[in-house]
Amino acid sequence: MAIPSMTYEHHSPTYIQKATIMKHISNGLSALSEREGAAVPSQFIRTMQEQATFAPHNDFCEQIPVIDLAGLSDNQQENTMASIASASEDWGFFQVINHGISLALVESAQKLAREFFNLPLEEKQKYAENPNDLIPQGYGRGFRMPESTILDWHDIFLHYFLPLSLKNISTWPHKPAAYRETMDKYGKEVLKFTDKMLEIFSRLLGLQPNYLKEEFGDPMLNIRLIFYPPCPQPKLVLGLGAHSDPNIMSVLLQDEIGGLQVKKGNKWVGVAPIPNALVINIGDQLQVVSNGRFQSVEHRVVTNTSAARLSVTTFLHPDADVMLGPALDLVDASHPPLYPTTKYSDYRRAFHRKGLNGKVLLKYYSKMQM
Ligand SMILES: O=C(O)CCC(=O)C(=O)O
Ligand SMILES: [Fe+2]
Repeated sequence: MAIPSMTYEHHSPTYIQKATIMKHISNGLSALSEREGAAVPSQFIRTMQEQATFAPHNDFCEQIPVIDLAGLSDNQQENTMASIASASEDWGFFQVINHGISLALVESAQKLAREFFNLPLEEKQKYAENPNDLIPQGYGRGFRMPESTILDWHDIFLHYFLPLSLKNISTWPHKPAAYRETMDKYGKEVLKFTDKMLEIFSRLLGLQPNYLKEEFGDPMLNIRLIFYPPCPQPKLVLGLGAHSDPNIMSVLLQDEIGGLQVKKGNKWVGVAPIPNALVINIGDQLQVVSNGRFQSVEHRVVTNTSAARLSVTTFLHPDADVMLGPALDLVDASHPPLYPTTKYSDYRRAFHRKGLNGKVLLKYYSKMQM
């Protein structure tokens, strides 16, 4: 497959032209990654400053908590709750095992997602996203980025489970054949799981068990499959730029390759792959409602030369119209509100306008008047 020439660099592409260029590049990624010694197009190359922070994809940090949720239903309940609290406060990222979602279902969701990306390009393009959408659905680059953004080394498929008005199964892959039914089932199981987690988070914050679920309103739930082809120059490129997730919480499946890294203090540390574990990521809205007690942390993905990586992430968002701020019970004279009350759709729009560019939350709120 031909890689498009890079002469457009000297023009100033509009959003739409840029999106088209990005798509061309994206389409060529796999071919490019297979060419021995191929150079990465300049649009993907990170600053030297950022490159200096890169760590290999298979360097993992053993301290990132792994929590056995079986403890919630036996005599380990108190310890398990305490582990979830400290993981959410100190890390914002943790893995859970014995999470209650059938391992066969978790495995088939990942297998079918991978099979989709292995289809011929012509097949995948039947689902091409509309690059003019702020949050494009379907196959493509997944984010509409500001013009100056350095490109990420990935392909994306995004679709919605909830609200039902956004769930359009006819736009989901119909190949592989079991994709729609299996993913639908998986989405429903993740929703049950996040309900359980919201109750746990409410209790840990000393709130009524149903507080967070009610506060966040009717859930919006979507899924993003990200395929990272091997990259000829992993020391120059990121698979996914650093960001924190704008939503309530994300539930991530990663394969055995490695590459997901989390910022802990000033260091980037790798999340070790554990087969069929769920990686839980606290989003910005849990940080806001918990008035800063739970942390939404920056994360990114590094690439490697030899193996394609796949992640399947389900995002639990609040109702778009809901107004969110620190829970009143968590605010007093010695704990003033750290964030103003904001409509979720406004916040999410700001996130997508900004692109994957560090921790939007702090930058966004620091510009607002309390
Ligand atoms: O691919 C990964 O492991 C990370 C995905 C992620 O952070 C996201 O989709 O927001
Ligand atoms: Fe993320």
